[in-house]
Amino acid sequence: MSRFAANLGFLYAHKPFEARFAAAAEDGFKGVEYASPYEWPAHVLAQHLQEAGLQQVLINTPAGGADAAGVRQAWAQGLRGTACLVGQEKAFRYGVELALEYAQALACPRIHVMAGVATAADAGDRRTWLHRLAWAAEKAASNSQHPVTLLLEAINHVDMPGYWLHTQAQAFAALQEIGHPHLAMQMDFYHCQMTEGDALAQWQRYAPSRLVQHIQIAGAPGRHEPDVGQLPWQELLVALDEAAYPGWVGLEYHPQTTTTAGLGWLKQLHL
Ligand SMILES: O=C(O)[C@@H](O)C(=O)CO
Ligand SMILES: [Mg+2]
Repeated sequence: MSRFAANLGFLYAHKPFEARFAAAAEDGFKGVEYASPYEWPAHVLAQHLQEAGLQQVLINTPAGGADAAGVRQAWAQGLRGTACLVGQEKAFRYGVELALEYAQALACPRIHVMAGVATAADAGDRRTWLHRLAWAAEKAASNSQHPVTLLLEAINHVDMPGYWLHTQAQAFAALQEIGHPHLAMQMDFYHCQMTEGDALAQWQRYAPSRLVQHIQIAGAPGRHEPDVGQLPWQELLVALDEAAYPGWVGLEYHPQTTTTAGLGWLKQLHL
């Protein structure tokens, strides 16, 4: 299980959040990820990690909000990040600084910087997005205690209509243009399969760049276990080995029954 991380926002969803750490450890996971740590004080989460013997491998920037109350309400208000939204400068900077504080407290080396959903009032702007990512990468670079890499994830428009960043090509072009060592790509094979239709080909296209520094997986369509649906999950895992991918694979799916019962696809790998 050494390369697989349990996404505690998706897995063990029938348990209270605090109980999901121990549940993941019992199933053999060594790493966990979840998008939003901001509902809990960082030291409480650090304690859960330590007690369960787990590493935090990924968090997201807040969905929005320019203060603590705004951050807590943002997801329910339909916000999905601020990086490309011209009118959200203050929220973007607040969110990056807050995420970096949490990353330090949780010794978490990766932060997914959410781009945002275009609206009639704020359609999003590429130059703004690139400029802000460069600013955030400099902030991450100056955070010296635990090095942090900021990640760009393309998200499909069936699950998140209007999401600014929805193709691997968009993410890759931005990374090449900015060219900052603290910026990299998060490839979610589920979104990739839904948008581009061939996650394996996309992986093979971008793997040589070594810019893919986090992966997530779910079956497509449906977003259940990887072995439910058309995702070529076995070929993908072999391809990760062939490319000597050194990072984590986050299990970001809705189990069909219980999380533990749905881990058969992973157990059959003898990991
Ligand atoms: O794929 C997803 O939905 C997540 O990885 C995410 O960060 C946005 O919620
Ligand atoms: Mg994802």
